[in-house]
Amino acid sequence: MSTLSSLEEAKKSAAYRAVDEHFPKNSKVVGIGSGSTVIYAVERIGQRDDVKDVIFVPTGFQSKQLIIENGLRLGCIEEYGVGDLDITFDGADEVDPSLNCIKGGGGCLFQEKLVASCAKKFVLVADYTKQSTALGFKWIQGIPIEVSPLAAKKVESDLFRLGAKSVTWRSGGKSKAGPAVTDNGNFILDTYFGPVEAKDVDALDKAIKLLVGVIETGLFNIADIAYFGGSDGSVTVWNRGTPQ
Ligand SMILES: O=C(CO)[C@H](O)[C@H](O)COP(=O)(O)O
Repeated sequence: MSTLSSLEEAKKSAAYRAVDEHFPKNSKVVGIGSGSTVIYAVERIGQRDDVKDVIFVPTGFQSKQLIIENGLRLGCIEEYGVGDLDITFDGADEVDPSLNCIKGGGGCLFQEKLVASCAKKFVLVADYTKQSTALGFKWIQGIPIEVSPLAAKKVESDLFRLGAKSVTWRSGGKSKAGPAVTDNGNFILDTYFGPVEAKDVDALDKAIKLLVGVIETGLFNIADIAYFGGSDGSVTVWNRGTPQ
């Protein structure tokens, strides 16, 4: 009998199915995202017999460890440009029916967007709690925005001017006094604008990116397909361009 909770089973079924349906034959370079759902994607990839020569590019410390622990070949994003990765698998914090999503709950948004941007295909894996009608409807802790520590105060005031309802400096929690520090040495401002309609996601992303001091936002509109595991073991698939 499985000892996984129904939420973990949901993550696992989504990740396994996404890998089974999309891991490219004869792939050379594959991007690996971050978070708890991607763990199952890497587990499934590690079970394949055609990955010995494939290079896996991580999106931060956690995914680097995942790649190594699963006996896969580790690469680095510095070697690759747009279109050089065959595919990237990654998780998401909230996904709307147009396949816009919020990422960065685990603080890896910059490298996640970088690696996804270099891939020919970007596949999301998530549990059913991430399916949403509009970004910010369920993920109310705010869009993660990675900022240079030097500019955090300045960007915070910019974000309020852009219409943010709240800006929270992500904390290091009990294990680190002061702000959380990303794998790139930056801070994260979790910024809540209220629900964002799909048609407004791009404009908001661009407006935030223009602020001096912003490294990257957790708004992504580059996914090709999303797999959501259900609590009953079912998997729902959302495709780009197909009404959900
Ligand atoms: O963006 C991320 C990390 O920066 C993760 O992919 C996102 O938070 C989803 O994580 P999980 O699979 O644990 O729900």
